Amino acid sequence: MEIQILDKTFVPYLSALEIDAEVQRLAKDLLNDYKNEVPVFLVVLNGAFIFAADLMKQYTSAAEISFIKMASYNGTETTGNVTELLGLDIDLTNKHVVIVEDIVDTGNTIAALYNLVNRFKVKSINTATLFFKPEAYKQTIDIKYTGFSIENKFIVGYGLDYNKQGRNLGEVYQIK
Ligand SMILES: O=P(O)(O)OC[C@H]1O[C@H](OP(=O)(O)OP(=O)(O)O)[C@H](O)[C@@H]1O
Ligand code: HPA
Repeated sequence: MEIQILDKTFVPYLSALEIDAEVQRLAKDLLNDYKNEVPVFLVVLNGAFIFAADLMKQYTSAAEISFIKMASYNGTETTGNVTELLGLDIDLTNKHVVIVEDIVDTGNTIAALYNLVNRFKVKSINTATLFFKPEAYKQTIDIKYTGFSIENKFIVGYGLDYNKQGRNLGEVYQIK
């Protein structure tokens, strides 16, 4: 069923079951790749909060979890200007870092995050994102753990917002 958020209409895109299956797959890949390490999962607020919670519950091995808050979107448009609203509170030196994002779109946010993380001498840095928009992506950074590669249309739900609303939807909707 279509839903209305503020001035926009959205149509159902991915069910809670489809999302859950993809989160499970990502958790398995991460568990396999980091089995001999204690990675730091750096969760990018706000959008990644639901994905990160579900992913971390299924990452059943030793890990550190920290949060950072970045923002660049106004409505459905990127401002191109990524700002750090809540800074890093841990030392990442010698750590294996996994950035946890809800979506990689233009890649502006992920590029800013790599600059920030690379201020430390980290052992490795990778990204786990639930959604990736290949047609919108403008960076060269490899996104190793990608859930759904999706078309270049705005989505909401499961943490993702339209003008601050819609984050609490359990399914994902696409703009009509
Ligand atoms: O690849 P990009 O074009 O940079 O877009 C991706 C970023 O945009 C969203 O964050 P937003 O700035 O909307 O903040 P929010 O997470 O608080 O919603 C999303 O959570 C990503 O962090
Ligand atoms: O499609 C999107 N939806 C919500 N937030 C976003 N931030 C980047 N792309 C998106």
